Amino acid sequence: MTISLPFITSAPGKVILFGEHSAVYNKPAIAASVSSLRTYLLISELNEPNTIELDFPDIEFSHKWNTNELLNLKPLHSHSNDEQLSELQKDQLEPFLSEISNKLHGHAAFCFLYLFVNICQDLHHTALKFTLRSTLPIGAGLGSSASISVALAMAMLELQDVIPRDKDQINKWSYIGEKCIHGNPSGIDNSVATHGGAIFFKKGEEFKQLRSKNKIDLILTDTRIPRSTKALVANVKALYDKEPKLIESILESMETVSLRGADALINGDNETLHTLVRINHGLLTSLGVSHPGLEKIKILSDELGIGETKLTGAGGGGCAFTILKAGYNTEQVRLFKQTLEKELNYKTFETDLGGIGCSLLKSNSLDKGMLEKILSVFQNKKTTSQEIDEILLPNSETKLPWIC
Ligand SMILES: Nc1ncnc2c1ncn2[C@@H]1O[C@H](COP(=O)(O)OP(=O)(O)OP(=O)(O)O)[C@@H](O)[C@H]1O
Ligand SMILES: C[C@@](O)(CCO)CC(=O)[O-]
Ligand SMILES: [Mg+2]
Repeated sequence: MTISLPFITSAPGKVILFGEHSAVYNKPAIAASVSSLRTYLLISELNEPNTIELDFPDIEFSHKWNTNELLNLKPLHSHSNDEQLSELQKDQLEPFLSEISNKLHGHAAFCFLYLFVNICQDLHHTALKFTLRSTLPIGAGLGSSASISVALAMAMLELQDVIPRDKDQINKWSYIGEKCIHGNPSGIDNSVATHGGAIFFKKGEEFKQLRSKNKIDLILTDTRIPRSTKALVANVKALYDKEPKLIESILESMETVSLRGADALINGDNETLHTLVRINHGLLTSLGVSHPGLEKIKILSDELGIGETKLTGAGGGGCAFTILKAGYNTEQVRLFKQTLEKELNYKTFETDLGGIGCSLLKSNSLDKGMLEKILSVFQNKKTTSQEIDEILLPNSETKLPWIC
């Protein structure tokens, strides 16, 4: 039975604990979802026949396409060749993207169109609006691209009546969406955004869920320095091509870090965890993916002696996390956050790791008043992250019936 409109999908961001960049080279890596920072996607009926509208206010982007023109395109993506996007498909989509000159907009629209043309071939609704709001910082290393890919893939599979709901399918398609945004992703971000929890990931293999013995106390800091994952991944590739032997040995060290990291998490070996965070950051710095703005966080945490800091995600700006050592001094931690926020204009987050992955909210499971409240979150472009959280965050007081 076709899902009734409107409905909402959601997917979390993530923190990579160990192994960003090396993950692209088939080395193992560890990531955990940050389920309190999420993307929410509303799919609603549009009052304009034969039109598909994208409304992405977080990046100030909206666009409309003619549904028939899109549905007339052939789905050309072949999963048997899933290492590559289809060049023919890209060519077909080119005219639909030609008016969009902003890169941020272009990547998001390409991801949307590529998934739409390949997933939504038998649409019951031909006038649809996709409104997206995220509480994640965009392009900051916390997997904003993967969370939008997962939310889009989940929504499109619902529109197609793919029953039973299958997370592996969502993951597979969101990986394609990530390729549209990143160029050459490992697949770690979409896997953890789809499945949630913490995962031990190796490209080309089944990932494993990982259970940490202890709760990890960490502070996430966003430098607000913009960067693009696609560009950073390409820089590392250029370095690899220039110095393959040297870079391979760094990647092998990163492999050892991730393997030791998995053991340390499972066994609750905090001391080793701290050492590995320091080593992994140093290795990433040697690949050229740190930034003076990230080093400032590391220097401050070292000076205050509160724990170890490592960039997370693609680096080059964006976020770092600091894992706090046992018995840390709360006054020093307060000073750490205050200095970062007041003197450097960074944003700090205290967040739990793990928690649910992608999820679905059906309108027929909501009363009228609640549905109206939710719709107003999407309609009002000025809604703050806090207001979004108050209503939509799974486990918030509204206790919405999210289906995982
Ligand atoms: N809320 C959003 N609305 C629209 N597009 C978004 C949103 N969040 C992310 N995007 C898309 O994802 C791109 C950013 O992805 P990118 O991979 O560079 O950063 P990230 O995923 O946040 O970090 P990392 O990949 O290191 O975890 C943006 O250029 C935009 O196209
Ligand atoms: C830099 C990278 O390793 C992590 C980005 O979050 C890229 C990827 O694995 O897709
Ligand atoms: Mg990304």
